[in-house]
Amino acid sequence: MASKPRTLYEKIWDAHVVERQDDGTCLVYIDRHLVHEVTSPQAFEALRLSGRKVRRPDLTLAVPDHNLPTTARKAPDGSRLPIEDKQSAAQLAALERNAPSFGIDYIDAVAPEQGIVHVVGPEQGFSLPGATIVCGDSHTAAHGGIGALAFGIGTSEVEHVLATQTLLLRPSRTMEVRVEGELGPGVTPKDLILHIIGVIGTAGGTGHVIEYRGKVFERMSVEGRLTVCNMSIEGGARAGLIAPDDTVFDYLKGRPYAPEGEAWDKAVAWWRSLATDPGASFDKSVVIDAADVEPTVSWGTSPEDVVAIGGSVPSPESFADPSKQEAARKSLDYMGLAPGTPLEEVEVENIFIGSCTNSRIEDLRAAAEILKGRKKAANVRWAIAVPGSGLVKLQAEEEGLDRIFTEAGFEWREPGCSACLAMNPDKVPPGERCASTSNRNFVGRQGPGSRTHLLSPAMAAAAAVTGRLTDVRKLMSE
Ligand SMILES: CC(C)[C@H](C(=O)O)[C@@H](O)C(=O)O
Ligand code: SF4
Repeated sequence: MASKPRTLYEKIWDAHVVERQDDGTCLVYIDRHLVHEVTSPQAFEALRLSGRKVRRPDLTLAVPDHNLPTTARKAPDGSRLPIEDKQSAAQLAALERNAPSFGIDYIDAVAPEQGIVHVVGPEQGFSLPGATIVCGDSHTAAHGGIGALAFGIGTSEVEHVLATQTLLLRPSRTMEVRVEGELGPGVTPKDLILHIIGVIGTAGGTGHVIEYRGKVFERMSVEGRLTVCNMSIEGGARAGLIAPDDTVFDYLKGRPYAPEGEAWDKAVAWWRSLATDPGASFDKSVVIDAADVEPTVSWGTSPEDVVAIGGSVPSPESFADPSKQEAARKSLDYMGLAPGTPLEEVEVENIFIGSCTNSRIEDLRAAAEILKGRKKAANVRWAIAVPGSGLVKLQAEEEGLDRIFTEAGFEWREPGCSACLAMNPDKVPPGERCASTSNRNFVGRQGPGSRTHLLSPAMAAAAAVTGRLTDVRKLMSE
């Protein structure tokens, strides 16, 4: 008898259920566990107190990212520079101590492989298609870009995974976001995911795992897929994923943690079988026309507050829902924006190109393409480019991108979360705006009183050049 057609998510889920309980809760096997300094100290401490070991240190990888300053980490004599913030220093020291004492691979703050955990996982071939991947971090969804079921967990779950390599979970509902047609010139994966969140809202994916489907994703690079899946959490979803294909296999082959030889061939055969079966059904389906997607920017304090760059700041009254009207009023007040202002008239003083959403080599290339031979505008006070990992940084330097950034007036930094969130010295001052390639525009996200406009790397570069939010297509060469 033919088995019931299943979705990509259902196939990965079924392959990892160890035990199903009567109430529907499942004990699920976890293939890969990424660990960073912010959400792991208490988990390791709890293991220590209960005298437990890490069940599978070989499936666990630790890397510092959130609290590290992105300025030089070594003095000219080669010695390590101290971390000034006490709490950051304590968390970083704890990870540096915990990883080796529990037998876990640790990428040191000054290693060339160091970077943002969600950039490092795929780059090292640690994150694999068809795998269940967790990290004490909400943007773990990013790894769905290579066809993994990846999601963020809390610190008590980090402890549970460290101790048992499993998690107790309830299955999610399935949601398809199907994009039809092709993206226009100057329209990037970041614009697409901002547009999608604008359509579905920040609660649109609640309780669901999203599968992104359509030719646009089949043609998209791994970097672009990671960007899209990264922001699934901002659409409320538990995770987001894209069927793994040759683009992904070519990207992963030969990476340090990827399987080799026969194990690789076996893995690829299984990965190929994971694509959603014809006739499989989703609990929810959203169809997007790629032709409707323009370079997109956020105007408010929620990732669903987005508009095409040619548009204007909306008026609160334009929303049907009274609670949304109230939220928009508060957002506009915080953002210092008046309804009806064309987005292209909004001046920005800060530019941040980085974060786990947009700090990979393609992102830096896209920004450099616009910056080449140009300089940042006089009103742009601070512009930083922060590669997602040391390897991305090296690659960019080999391509001469660092020079393009610095000649345009950008600072070229060491890898880390940086100005994505105010947990390290990179902060946007109160009342100032930042054109930012990160994923969250929450109140105070980039520093107390900071005002964030989310956009793509090319759009951030365009804003740097003109000093205001700008349609990048006006700066693109033929
Ligand atoms: C610090 C960490 C727990 C947090 C997250 O869970 O996502 C951070 O990475 C973020 O982006 O807000
Ligand atoms: S870059 Fe930003 S979103 Fe990504 S893990 Fe770091 S703080 Fe979170």
